[in-house]
Amino acid sequence: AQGHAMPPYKDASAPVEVRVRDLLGRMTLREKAAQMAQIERTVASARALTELGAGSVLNGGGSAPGDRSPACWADMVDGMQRLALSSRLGVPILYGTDAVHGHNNVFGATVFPHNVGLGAARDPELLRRIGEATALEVRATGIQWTFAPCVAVCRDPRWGRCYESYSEDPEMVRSLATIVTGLQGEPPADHPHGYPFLGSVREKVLACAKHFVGDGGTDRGINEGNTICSYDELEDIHMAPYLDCMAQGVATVMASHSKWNGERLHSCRCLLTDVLKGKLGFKGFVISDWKGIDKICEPRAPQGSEYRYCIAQSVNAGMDMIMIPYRFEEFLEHLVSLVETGEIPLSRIDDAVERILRVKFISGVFEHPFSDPSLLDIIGCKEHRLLAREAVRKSMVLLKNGKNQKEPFLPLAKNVKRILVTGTHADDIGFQCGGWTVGWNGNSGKITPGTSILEAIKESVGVQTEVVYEACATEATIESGEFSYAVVVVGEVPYSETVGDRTDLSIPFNGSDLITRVACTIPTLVIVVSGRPLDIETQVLEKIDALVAAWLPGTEGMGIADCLFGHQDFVGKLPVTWHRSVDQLPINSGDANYDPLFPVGYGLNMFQSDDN
Ligand SMILES: O=[N+]([O-])c1ccc(O[C@@H]2O[C@@H](CO)[C@H](O)[C@H](S[C@@H]3O[C@H](CO)[C@@H](O)[C@H](O)[C@H]3O)[C@@H]2O)cc1
Repeated sequence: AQGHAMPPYKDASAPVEVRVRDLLGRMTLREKAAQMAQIERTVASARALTELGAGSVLNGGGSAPGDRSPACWADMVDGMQRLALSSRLGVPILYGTDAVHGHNNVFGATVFPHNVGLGAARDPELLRRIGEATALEVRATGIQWTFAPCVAVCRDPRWGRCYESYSEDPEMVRSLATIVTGLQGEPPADHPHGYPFLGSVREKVLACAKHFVGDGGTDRGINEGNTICSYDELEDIHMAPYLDCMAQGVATVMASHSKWNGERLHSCRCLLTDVLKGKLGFKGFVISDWKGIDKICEPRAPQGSEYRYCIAQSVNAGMDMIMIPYRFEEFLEHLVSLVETGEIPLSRIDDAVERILRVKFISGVFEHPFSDPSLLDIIGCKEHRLLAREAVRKSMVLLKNGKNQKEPFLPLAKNVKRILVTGTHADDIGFQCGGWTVGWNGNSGKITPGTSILEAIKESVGVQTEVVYEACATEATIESGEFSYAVVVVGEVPYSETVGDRTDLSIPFNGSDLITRVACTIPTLVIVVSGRPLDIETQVLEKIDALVAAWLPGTEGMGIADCLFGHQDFVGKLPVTWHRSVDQLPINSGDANYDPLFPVGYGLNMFQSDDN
């Protein structure tokens, strides 16, 4: 009987650290090195998962199986897990995905407002509930891990990832780290600081605080650029939110592509090891960003060259898992060789694999490696859509309400004869979801089930009210008269990352011209759908009757109508400075001579026409 005793690492009743040490002791160097590899789903083969034992699989933004249905996702992840469990030691994979505003890669999932809108809502409890709902929808597809929350503190709206940041104010970002508890569950009061936590293998997922550190502070907002500041500024502005994520037991941290005073985070031993693991005491694991180590040799050598050097620099700096995602076997050969030659100490490999195994054991994936089909119906369910609608409503910021103090323009009248709705963003689910939705860069049109702003307005007005809609109102329509008011919905087309870096923040598609043409004739509310503040010229602001910042609200457009028609009041406040001109950028609250169009914290309610 002794000969068949269960090995401690397979004994769910054994302490996690006992299971970690036992399994680590059984692994070959090659198996250890493979555990440190995360590969993209399109190359997750039997050879990679069973023969070589890659530790993790991800889908890049927009990379999806079959018809992107929930069942298709669950089948894919379960299939990969079966391959991993057939490896020599049967170590299950962790599958990671960017569920950054709901399970946004999955068709039919609830798509919540992007982080900038949640920053406007300023509601930590709401964030926790969004985390809970997101965790359930991610789990329903068999996935155990999301690369969220992004806790970037965006200091310049020219950054293409501005909308992934809750706020320019680190204290606001810190307060919204409660999403970690929603995603992972609430750790007990005596949970050891810095140690990873997962509350329920059925309903919770591992979180990933990203991108460590200073991703939102780069010079001129250039994505993956250089954050130039003192260590104290780095700590006070950009590192602070990681303390709150760690206090909630965040299981993983993703390194930033960016540099700090010229040093790449992906090979910065000081910040990855001495600070994050040493001073802050992080006990989960650090994962690189996508091909992040391939950039370590730049600008001296082209991205992707000197791969062996890049691996050595990053792993020795403290990187535990590498989001490769395609060069797995090359990575494996180099890493094994680097240890055999002593360029990477075996102790560093053991530390990385110990951290990875620790997260796997606390995640419950050894005991529950497969999806739970009973959860599938929870994806896009009514309860989650109502939660998203609440989030949309709370994220709306009312910036102008009436041309004078005595006559608020909102709430809009419901039972009027005729209204005009126009603008590129009035009837486009894809536009209102923004980037990281179905596609990596997002798309336009009916990309997933949801309610457009136009549909929400039609749903809200009286049956007698005629709603005239034109994406770009013609002069003939505008002059046709008898409109009680117009709603002009303009904004940005979806984008992500560097694709979204802009130095020109004017309203696209000549949005200002459309606004002016309509507002000259008809009392006009303007709604801006964007990932960041856009230029609102003084003469345009003077011409219009009301202005609402809707950010990137996601699928539940009814949340906007809830405010417009007075069902609930506006509560949103600006999480980022609304500049007068791009010439002012960067401009942040606390700057000397701070003179924005609207300051951080600005936001009217329905019964105010000025913020005094
Ligand atoms: O065609 N091009 O020019 C192009 C350029 C860059 C690309 O780069 C890649 O595109 C995306 C889609 O494949 C990938 O998801 C990542 S994004 C990255 O990776 C993580 C996992 O998704 C996220 O959690 C991080 O937050 C994020 O920074 C990468 O940037 C792809 C294509």
